[in-house]
Amino acid sequence: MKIGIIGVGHMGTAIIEGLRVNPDNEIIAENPVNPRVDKLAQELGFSLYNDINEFQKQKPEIIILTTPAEITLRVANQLRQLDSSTIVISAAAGIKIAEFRQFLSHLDIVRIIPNIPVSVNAGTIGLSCEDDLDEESKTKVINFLKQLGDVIPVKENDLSIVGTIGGCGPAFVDIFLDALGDAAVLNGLNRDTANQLAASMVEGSAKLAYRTKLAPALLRDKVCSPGGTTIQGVQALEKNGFRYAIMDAVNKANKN
Ligand SMILES: NC(=O)C1=CN([C@@H]2O[C@H](COP(=O)(O)OP(=O)(O)OC[C@H]3O[C@@H](n4cnc5c(N)ncnc54)[C@H](OP(=O)(O)O)[C@@H]3O)[C@@H](O)[C@H]2O)C=CC1
Ligand SMILES: O=C(O)[C@@H]1CCC=N1
Repeated sequence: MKIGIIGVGHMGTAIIEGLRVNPDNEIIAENPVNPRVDKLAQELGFSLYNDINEFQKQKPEIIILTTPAEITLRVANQLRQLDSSTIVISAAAGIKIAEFRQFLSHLDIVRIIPNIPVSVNAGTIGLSCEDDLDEESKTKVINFLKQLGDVIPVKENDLSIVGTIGGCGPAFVDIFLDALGDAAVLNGLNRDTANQLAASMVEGSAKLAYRTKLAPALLRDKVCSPGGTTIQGVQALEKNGFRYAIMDAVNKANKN
């Protein structure tokens, strides 16, 4: 399938990295002239266009918009050459499907909020589409995106909070990983081992929660031996407002 990515920044690159492992994907991309992106095109093996009209002429089946949110409508307004065989997927946070409809009345439009782990095909992708999107297009988009990770369809009103947890969440987890690594180094471990240890532990804990669907509080109870060491650490987290800090971070990010 021919896939077009508009905007090869952090998210565009992560999506290309995730898609390139499937040889059936032919990836083309568009970005203003930028030596960083020229180099990426060489390294990752995608065709790069610096002109939106030349890009459109290639008729990708699916286009993903990963341009800065504030200019995404302006970019979408330039996609008038496309016919209805192209499905447009926008990853721009906060831009509603109705806003795209002003320019792109003839195309199927889907909104997603992906996250950076799509680069290793372990993404979390919140997805919304219009109620009248036909089942064939919806199935096509969902099956396509499943290459990149978990796809979670939600109503557009819920996409903001889904995107805050799924899309912003990796940054919060990265801060947790960094702090765990620092704590391990403080206790004498070398940095590489510390980072591997933290990532492995978080991956395993998440896998267990995901697979068993057990409430995190029940999983935590399995770790806290009576009178043991973990509950002492839990008490320190409570004293320092760990859970409040996380809920506050999500709320702050979700207000924007
Ligand atoms: N980063 C993330 O984790 C997530 C991001 N998103 C969404 O993805 C989008 C991009 O975010 P992010 O990747 O972080 O941002 P970046 O700034 O890293 O990437 C934006 C890219 O768009 C390019 N660009 C700028 N203007 C144009 C234009 N007119 N036409 C084509 N490309 C253009 C930039 O090029 P240049 O550098 O040459 O200026 C850059 O490569 C945003 O809408 C954001 O809401 C959604 C979920 C998660
Ligand atoms: O920080 C942002 O605005 C984007 C949206 C979700 C993750 N990154």
